[in-house]
Amino acid sequence: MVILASRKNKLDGSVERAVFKFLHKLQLDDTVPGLHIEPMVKARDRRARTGRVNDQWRAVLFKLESKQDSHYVYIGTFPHDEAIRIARTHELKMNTVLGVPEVQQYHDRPQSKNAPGAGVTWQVSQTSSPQESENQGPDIAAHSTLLPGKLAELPEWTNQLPESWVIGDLVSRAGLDHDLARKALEANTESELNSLINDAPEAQGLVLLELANGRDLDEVMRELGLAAMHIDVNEDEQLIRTLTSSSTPGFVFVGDNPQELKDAIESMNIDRWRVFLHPEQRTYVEKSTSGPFRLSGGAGTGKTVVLIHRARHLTHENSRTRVVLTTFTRELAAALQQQLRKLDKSVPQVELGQTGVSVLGIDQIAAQMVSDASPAELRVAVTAVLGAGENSLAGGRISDTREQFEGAVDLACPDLPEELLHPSFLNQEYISVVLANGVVDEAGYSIASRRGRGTALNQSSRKELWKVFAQFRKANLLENKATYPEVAAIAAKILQERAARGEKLPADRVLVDEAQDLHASHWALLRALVKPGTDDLFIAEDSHQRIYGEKVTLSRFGINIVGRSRRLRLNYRTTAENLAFAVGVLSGAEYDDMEDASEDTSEYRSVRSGPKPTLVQAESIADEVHAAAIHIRRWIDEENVDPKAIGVMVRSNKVRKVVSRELRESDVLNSCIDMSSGRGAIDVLTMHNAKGMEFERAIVMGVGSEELPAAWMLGGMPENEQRDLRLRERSLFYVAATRARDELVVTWSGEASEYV
Ligand SMILES: Nc1ncnc2c1ncn2[C@@H]1O[C@H](COP(=O)(O)OP(=O)(O)OP(=O)(O)O)[C@@H](O)[C@H]1O
Repeated sequence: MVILASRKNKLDGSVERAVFKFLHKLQLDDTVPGLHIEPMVKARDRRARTGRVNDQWRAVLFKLESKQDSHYVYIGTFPHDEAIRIARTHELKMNTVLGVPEVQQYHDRPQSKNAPGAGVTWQVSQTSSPQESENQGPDIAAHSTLLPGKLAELPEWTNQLPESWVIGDLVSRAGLDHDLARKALEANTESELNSLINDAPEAQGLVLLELANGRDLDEVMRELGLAAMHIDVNEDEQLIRTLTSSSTPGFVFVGDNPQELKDAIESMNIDRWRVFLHPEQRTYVEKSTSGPFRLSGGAGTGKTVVLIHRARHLTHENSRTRVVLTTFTRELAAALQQQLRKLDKSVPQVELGQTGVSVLGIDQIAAQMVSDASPAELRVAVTAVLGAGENSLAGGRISDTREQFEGAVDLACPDLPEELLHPSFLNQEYISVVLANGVVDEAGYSIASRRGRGTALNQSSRKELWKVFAQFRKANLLENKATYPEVAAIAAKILQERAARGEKLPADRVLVDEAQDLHASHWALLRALVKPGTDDLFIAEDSHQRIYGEKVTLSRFGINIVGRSRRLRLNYRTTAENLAFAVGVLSGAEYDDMEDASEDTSEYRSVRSGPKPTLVQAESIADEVHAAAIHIRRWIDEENVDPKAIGVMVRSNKVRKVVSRELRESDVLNSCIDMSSGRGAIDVLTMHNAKGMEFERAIVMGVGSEELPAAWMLGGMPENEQRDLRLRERSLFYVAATRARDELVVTWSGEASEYV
């Protein structure tokens, strides 16, 4: 039986393949002579072994014996001499304070280098970086006209350990090694601390991270599922028991299963999320809930990872379960399908209503319900939602309602101020009030709940507005067209009618990603998709990332969370420096979650460190593109970054086209990558389309005061709607800034956006 310990050193492909062959043979029979499982003389741990992977490489293992079997804990593969040294100097032991096994090293290690501290690098011109000026050739001098600007204020990190801890306590109560405890107390910057956490055994690192951020030890231990443990008479048996349970931080039990072994080896290098879940993530993967459950968490905290694992877990738990995994768009759904396949190819990905997991965009679900409905069902539902059953929906969907509402206003001639006739206001009112309340006539609209809508309306305004909505519906009926929210509301109605007749619903468990962006009709559909009860709805959301529509309150749709709501705080994507910047973008604004409680970011943290975000103030978009090109060139030439791992984000499609073209034509880039094809080798996309994605290096461009918030959208809107739009625009910048894994560059021309 084989157990793999988490390791960070990367091996090249051929060595990885040899490691797999070696460990697979070991899984089958540890007595095969070719394995050369050798005990160590003068080893710190009598159980240490090395094994022959090939001529140059040796695996380091610990052999644990139980009455029935031998177990091997594999800790890595190293060149021959280094492997011997590691095997002699390491020990596998139980950390009795935390109740987890650990691999410990017993000799002086070179201290890891600390990455730079949190903050922002202020770049006043491209020539300010010596690396850049050496590498860019003559073109740079012609563009050295960028202007200086203000430095963004970032929240200061303070190490909260020294306030309430001394070394002895950290060792005896928090389970830290003496040396780690000492260094942690001395850490002055977040990146110093992160570097210690990265080198520490997994559980110690997780505890240290929380304590240094001021959390309570008992609470942390509870959350991480850690508890003190006494050493049994037979320590090997005890280690085997713990290591073969699924949830030991830093270890993965692959037993004698070759596929699990292969997956685990692969995921050590990339996609560690496939095997190494944070204990809290694992809790939410496996947790059974008595009703709808809401998992919130900042960008990059692994909400999607939890959903993917949970989908698999639910099908393993009961192979006859019909799981629906859904999200805001079909593109995001396609990414979820891919991730689920990557996690486990054996999980059946199926059509809606079948046993297995159906991964679909929420509007795809709506479309399918409508197209599968009988003509009679459809007519009843259309009548209930639109007030008349004649609309066959065969004329297609209206994705942008702007023109339709403008046309309806022209024909209805309502006696209302301009701002109440703004297409965005009308669209939101139609979705959140008319459709959400099933309004089909003026009388219904006059008494419909407008809870959550900012702008107040008196009765006469409602009367006038209804004229517009009635005209809107009439015009759509002529063409047999419907909007996506209308179709979702119709789909919900079809399912509600089926449930009332006692018919089977298409799902047993529903998992929802990017839930903050769903609108009222989506929620009605989700509620109707599954019978209320155990594990019915599992909702992942981040209110700070709401970039579409209006905030909804779930209880309005019969989705009562009450006490079933938790938050992930540890960011796996973004470095501490980028996270500090992104969280700074949100500061000064108030956000509410889906239960109307206020959202905050104070507990978000990251264990990764990297360079400070670079802010570039330019004179024109051409200068911004030039600055971007210089960074891209440096990443590709000096840091070997794959162009596909670089993302450039802008606010509007218009600017996207300009930036794409200028990057394609950039002298700085043309000799280092092929920018000639299509949109070019570097992905340039709108901030909206960047949702759910991530890039090793990201450049957010055009963050000027006119672009964010988008001045062209604010004009003529009622004040309350403007407030909400500003919040969404801020969130949009937050979404864009949190796409960067390692390095973030932000550029603008003229005056910076207030969010910078
Ligand atoms: N336990 C883990 N170990 C290693 N990496 C992880 C873990 N959990 C998540 N990640 C990585 O962190 C990144 C963010 O994860 P994920 O997309 O699930 O976060 P999210 O909360 O859904 O983010 P967003 O809200 O921005 O969409 C991904 O690269 C993912 O692989």
